[in-house]
Amino acid sequence: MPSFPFQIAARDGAARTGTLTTRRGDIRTPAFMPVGTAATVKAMMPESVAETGADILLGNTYHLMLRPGAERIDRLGGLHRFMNWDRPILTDSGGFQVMSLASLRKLTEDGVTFASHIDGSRHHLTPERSMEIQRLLGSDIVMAFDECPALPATDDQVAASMRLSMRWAQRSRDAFGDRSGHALFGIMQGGINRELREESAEALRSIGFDGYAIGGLAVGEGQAAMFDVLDYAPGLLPDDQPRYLMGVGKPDDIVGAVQRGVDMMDCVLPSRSGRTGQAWTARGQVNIKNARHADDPRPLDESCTCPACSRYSRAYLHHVFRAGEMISGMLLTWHNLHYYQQLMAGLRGAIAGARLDDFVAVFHAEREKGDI
Ligand SMILES: Nc1cc(CSc2ncc[nH]2)c2nc(N)[nH]c(=O)c2c1
Ligand SMILES: [Zn+2]
Repeated sequence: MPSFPFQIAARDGAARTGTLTTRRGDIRTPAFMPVGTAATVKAMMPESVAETGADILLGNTYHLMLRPGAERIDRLGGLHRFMNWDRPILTDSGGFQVMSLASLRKLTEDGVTFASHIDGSRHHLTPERSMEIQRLLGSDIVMAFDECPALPATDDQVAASMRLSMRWAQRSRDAFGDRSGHALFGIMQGGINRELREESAEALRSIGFDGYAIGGLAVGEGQAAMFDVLDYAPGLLPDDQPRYLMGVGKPDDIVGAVQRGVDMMDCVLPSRSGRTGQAWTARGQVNIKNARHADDPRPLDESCTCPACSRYSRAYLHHVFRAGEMISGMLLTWHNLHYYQQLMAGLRGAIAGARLDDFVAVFHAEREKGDI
């Protein structure tokens, strides 16, 4: 019995819809996972995140090991109690954030040493330490410790990096042990090289995981190159287990990834862009700070039922952003996360109803209408 039963209820082409059952609740797939980097989805109360329809959120090994510390969170009862979120949490394994945030980094076969971006303190992260930190946090879905090569990279560099990640995947599996009720996901690497992606998928399958992530994408390759990889990469992974595409993405990235067989995604975009005044709607993006909204009494999105759209005008949202009021980021983050979850619910329903192609056609047509 897998530690996390994944039941696929319906398929439409390569797309699937189903349920990933965890001891802290069910995850409806395809799923979008909001990012709660430092034990909070920024500008949101956890109850509000749940109200948007999120079944699971993400935490970050890198940030939490630096502040407040994994042992401290463990002493305080674990990450769920600490941040008042009792549904599933997936934590990233830390290597990706080290390479993108830390300084004075040194990468060896054993792991990575780095200086904290917060206070410059020195740290050493290995597959074994990453598994221990994610255990201390109480994460429901643990990510293997991997290395995501920065672009541009030659095929040789991508191959060497992927093979290191596969050795780290084995060490992650060995260190994770057999923790029932908790899942360990492997992470496929290999850049945009099909042979390397096939080698990585084969290595992960032979180690054996509870789910499989597609890493090494959404790192600047562009949507066309990402979709070219997604045209074959999900199919290299076990058909009956969850597929998680890391760090994706804009609404049209998500739709294209779901069409190609991805079950889970995460991205800081809806929350981060919400704090800067960027609203995502069915008609496309609205920058609420634009002067044209100053006297507009209409809601941001007439069809949206979120608090920002049902209780406030564009003029108000424009004002509080221009005035730098805290409520501005709260309202637009809430709207964006609500919109993302509505999109996921629409995709799940369309797949269940064997009408995904129609859903996607309407999705793109709406964005062409403009005048938002
Ligand atoms: N694009 C991208 C994004 C992330 C961060 S996903 C995330 N962590 C915390 C929030 N969200 C990745 N993480 C890992 N471990 N490996 C990757 O290849 C990778 C690629
Ligand atoms: Zn709204």
